[in-house]
Amino acid sequence: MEPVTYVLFGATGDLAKRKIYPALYNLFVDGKLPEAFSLIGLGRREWTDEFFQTSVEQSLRQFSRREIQNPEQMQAFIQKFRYTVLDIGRTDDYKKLLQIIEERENALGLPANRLFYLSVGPEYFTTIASNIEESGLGSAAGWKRLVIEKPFGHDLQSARDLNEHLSKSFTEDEIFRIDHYLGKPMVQNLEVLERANPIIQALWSNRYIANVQITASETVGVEERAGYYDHVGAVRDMFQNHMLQMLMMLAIHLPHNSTAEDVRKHKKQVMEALIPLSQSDVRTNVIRGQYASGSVGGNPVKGYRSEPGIAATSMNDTYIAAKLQVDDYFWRGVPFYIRTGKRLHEKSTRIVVEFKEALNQTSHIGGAPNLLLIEINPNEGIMLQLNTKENGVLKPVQIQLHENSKDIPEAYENLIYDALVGNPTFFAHWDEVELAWAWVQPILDAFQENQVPLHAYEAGSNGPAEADALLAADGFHWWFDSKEDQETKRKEEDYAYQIGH
Ligand SMILES: NC(=O)C1=CN([C@@H]2O[C@H](COP(=O)(O)OP(=O)(O)OC[C@H]3O[C@@H](n4cnc5c(N)ncnc54)[C@H](OP(=O)(O)O)[C@@H]3O)[C@@H](O)[C@H]2O)C=CC1
Ligand SMILES: O=C1O[C@H](COP(=O)(O)O)[C@@H](O)[C@H](O)[C@H]1O
Repeated sequence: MEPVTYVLFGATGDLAKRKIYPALYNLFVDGKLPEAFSLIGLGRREWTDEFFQTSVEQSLRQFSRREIQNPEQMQAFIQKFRYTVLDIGRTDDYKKLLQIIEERENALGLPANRLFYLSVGPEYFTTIASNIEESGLGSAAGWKRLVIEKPFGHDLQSARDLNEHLSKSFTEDEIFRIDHYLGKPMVQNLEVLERANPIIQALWSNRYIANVQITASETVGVEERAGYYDHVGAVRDMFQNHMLQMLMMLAIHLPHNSTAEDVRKHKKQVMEALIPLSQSDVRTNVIRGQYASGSVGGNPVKGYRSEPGIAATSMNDTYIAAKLQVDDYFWRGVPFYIRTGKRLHEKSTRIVVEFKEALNQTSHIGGAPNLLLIEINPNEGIMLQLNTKENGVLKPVQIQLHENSKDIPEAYENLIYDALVGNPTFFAHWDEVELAWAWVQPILDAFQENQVPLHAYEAGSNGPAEADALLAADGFHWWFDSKEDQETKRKEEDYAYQIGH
């Protein structure tokens, strides 16, 4: 791997501490950092190198998936870290930074390969990019890359403006837009699942699939992020990016030996095939919710409007469910139901593919539908539901096909590694981001104009009942809403589907 200087804006912040340092440490332990590696941390706080290194060490002890057992290894790692004060708006600070980077590059014999990682609020993205360009930080003999955190814009227009601005300093090939769901191993597995398994490949179309359900439910509420979350809601925080990325990853059909280019091209095609929603479609196909008080994991919790920093009149969405249609050769007529929300019954990110009943049946044989369940987070696994016969009765059995071990790289490890080696496959290309904003824009407008009812749902529930009605209108229901439901469903199916019934 090529030597690199990792220039981290926001080195004193929460994301750096919880995700970036642990990811870098695990890459180091796994031998996946370049031998010649230097990190320059930036922030306004007046920290010394030693204080910075100690704070990095503390964050590893608190957040690394691996226990820190080898003090020498830890020392070797944090010796690569340096800190310098930089105020994002002060151009002089970038000149000072350039000098520090060049000194480090010379001292370590590093070529001028620089990765600029923006772990700061989105309001700073354009200023940083321009200052990198103007200070000469980006015009070195080596390569430069810009890794940028979400959110990428607030709506279609602001995302376009942001992209246009960034494009003045970085080419598309140099911009790595992080969507951490694309770093999750099971999301990375989605296209392989179809491409590497002829059985699934043969069934992966509207001929055999009745519907697809994508869920990302969370038990946490707004936490300490009122200032951010109350302006974005579930639609911008999760739906426009993570949920649509999972849809793309599931729906792409890739050629053999596909490249990063192919993945992005085919994801873009999925987005282009998404049927746009008119304002009246939004009213019928989108459910907006906000959590009321309730209980999560046996503990009473406040409603959203009583959370610190949230106005008692807030109309912000903490839940969204939608029905989408991909109008292409493979998926025409297959509804995709997508939902995400906070303060729900359980933490679970999963995809359920529900298969149709056998074709050419003259009579209904019964049995539960075949299901493929892909669990993404926090459990990782693949399960197939089939029917078998027990005592003359059809009974659904659930076969666990795959369960990942717990010692797997986290999303940020995968993504940071890919950024270091320059592999863009699991980063969001501008075309996808723009198409995703374009698709959600009518929803943003309808929410803004209050054209869609805001349904209160009890904290700890599965969301508003109207989201169940969205599927019921098509003759479906959400699968695996809770362990109890799953058990109940199984029992009901045992009784209901007698052979010849
Ligand atoms: N935290 C998380 O779990 C996640 C965060 N993100 C995104 O990552 C980014 C960072 O989030 P997070 O770490 O939580 O934010 P924090 O508020 O914890 O940290 C912000 C960082 O920005 C620096 N900063 C702020 N203003 C300036 C300035 N004028 N000049 C120089 N540095 C400045 C701060 O340094 P100092 O105070 O020293 O000036 C600090 O290091 C955001 O875009 C967020 O949306 C995305 C996914 C998850
Ligand atoms: O990006 C975000 O993701 C988290 C959920 O991520 P996960 O990996 O725990 O599923 C969400 O809580 C947060 O609001 C959002 O900004």
